[in-house]
Amino acid sequence: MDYDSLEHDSHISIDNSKLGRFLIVTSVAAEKEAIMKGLKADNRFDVIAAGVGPTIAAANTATALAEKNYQLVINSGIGGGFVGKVELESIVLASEVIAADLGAEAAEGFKSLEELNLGTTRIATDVKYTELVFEGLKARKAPVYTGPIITLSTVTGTASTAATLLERTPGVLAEAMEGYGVAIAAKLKGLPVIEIRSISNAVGPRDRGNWKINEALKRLEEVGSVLTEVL
Ligand SMILES: O=C(O)c1cccc(C(=O)CC[C@H]2O[C@@H](n3cnc4c(=O)[nH]cnc43)[C@H](O)[C@@H]2O)c1
Repeated sequence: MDYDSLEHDSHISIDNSKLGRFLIVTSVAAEKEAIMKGLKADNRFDVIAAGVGPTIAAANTATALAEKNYQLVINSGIGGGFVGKVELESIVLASEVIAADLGAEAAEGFKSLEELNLGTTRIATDVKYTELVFEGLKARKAPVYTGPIITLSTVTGTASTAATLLERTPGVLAEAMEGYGVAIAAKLKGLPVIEIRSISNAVGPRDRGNWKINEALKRLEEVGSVLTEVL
């Protein structure tokens, strides 16, 4: 794998001709349906439910990218928000996608792939597309933030893991389970990528009963509407 090529942001310019195709990758059917509702049958978009976790997300994104030509890959779904950084039912756009658990444990602490000289855990998202979506959501008065989103294979379930992740990835706003996998597939194809998360729960002690899933899915519908407007 050419790790160096993953470290650079895309130089592909935005085509506003409305002729391009867009691939939206969610993890589960409920997320896919919410976004499709907002897209209102705009046939420039393909939406897939690629499964939960970075591996299946990467594999299914790569398969979809091999079948058709796309100008942008969008990873979207619900996600956890870091307490004090973003609120439930807000939307977080990734400035950067970070595989926060990809590395090695050592006596002195976690070592990322970069520290091990084995590759990169960080993929820059496309700045222009992220700004377009940010402005579209702002115009609708939706609560929206831009900052790093981490990808994990395990949903955080304790305050101490949340604190560790905040220390490991300063500035992180949200966590989810697919962003890095989707971004790897996009970058290997030379395509720009963005990640959009609707915050359903706080990162920390597991409290599934208080997840705002329906509300976050409603926000995803709004994301779909904005995507069809701004792209
Ligand atoms: O139970 C339901 O009705 C339901 C509806 C829609 C989605 C779900 C999920 O459980 C989606 C799993 C998906 O969510 C992301 N996620 C959400 N919160 C977190 C989190 O705190 N940490 C990491 N990931 C989170 C994740 O990307 C999963 O793929 C259920």
